[in-house]
Amino acid sequence: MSEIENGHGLKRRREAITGLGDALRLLIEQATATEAPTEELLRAAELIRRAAAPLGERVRGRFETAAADDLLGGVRLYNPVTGAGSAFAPPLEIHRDGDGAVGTCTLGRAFEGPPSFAHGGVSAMLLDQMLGYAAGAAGHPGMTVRLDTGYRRPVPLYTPLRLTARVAGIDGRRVTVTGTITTAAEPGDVLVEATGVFVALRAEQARRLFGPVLG
Ligand SMILES: CCCCC/C=C\C/C=C\C/C=C\C/C=C\CCCC(=O)SCCNC(=O)CCNC(=O)[C@H](O)C(C)(C)COP(=O)(O)OP(=O)(O)OC[C@H]1O[C@@H](n2cnc3c(N)ncnc32)[C@H](O)[C@@H]1OP(=O)(O)O
Repeated sequence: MSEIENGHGLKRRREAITGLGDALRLLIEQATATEAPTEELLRAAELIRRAAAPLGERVRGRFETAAADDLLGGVRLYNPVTGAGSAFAPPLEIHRDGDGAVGTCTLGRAFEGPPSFAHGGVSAMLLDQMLGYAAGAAGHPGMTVRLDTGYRRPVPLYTPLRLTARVAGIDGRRVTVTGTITTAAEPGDVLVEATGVFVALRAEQARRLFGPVLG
């Protein structure tokens, strides 16, 4: 895409993608929490359809990476967990922390399962991302082949959360990673814990699965 060939264009596009993501997340939060009059819902649906139309005029195919992404550099703006451009992502922010990783996010209404608490599948999604990141950061990137989650306490909405992950063991191509979700305010009180197994791909597997994307 010619408009982002120089570094300035790329920076501007990433900022624009983040701005659109922020707007979409606001929309999802308001649309999920709203008790506005029915007429307002009908009007909003029409407006949103109109806003979406020009975005659909130029789209990428299934095996095409977003122009603003850097797949091998780890920039995935539309990742459904961490992507600043994803309407669906909280987004979860992850950083390295010693030999592990720490993440932060706050979940809004759209992630509700039991009333006022997060859906269990959302907790598993956050932890999968955390554990996968920690495996990669430790130099052992792989795909999840197993994820066990233990739900000790419900995860509250609208509450800053703290997530952790750390490699627990390496056995050939298999890496075992453990992680937790707590609130930021009470990091000693584990709400959800997880153990995941990640498998490093053999070259032939990577080619088979990602060949069409990597070209
Ligand atoms: C360019 C992209 C490259 C992709 C690399 C990935 C990560 C990128 C790096 C950094 C990441 C940074 C952040 C990542 C954040 C989040 C990560 C989210 C990850 C996901 O969200 S990813 C989606 C869900 N994930 C899948 O979609 C996997 C589906 N799966 C398969 O595609 C196959 O499963 C495959 C090809 C993985 C393995 O192929 P296969 O199954 O034929 O296994 P294979 O023969 O290769 O053996 C391997 C050894 O793993 C053992 N093993 C197998 N299954 C097991 C299980 N369930 N439990 C315990 N051990 C198991 C075997 O027993 C054997 O162990 P052993 O060698 O000791 O016998």
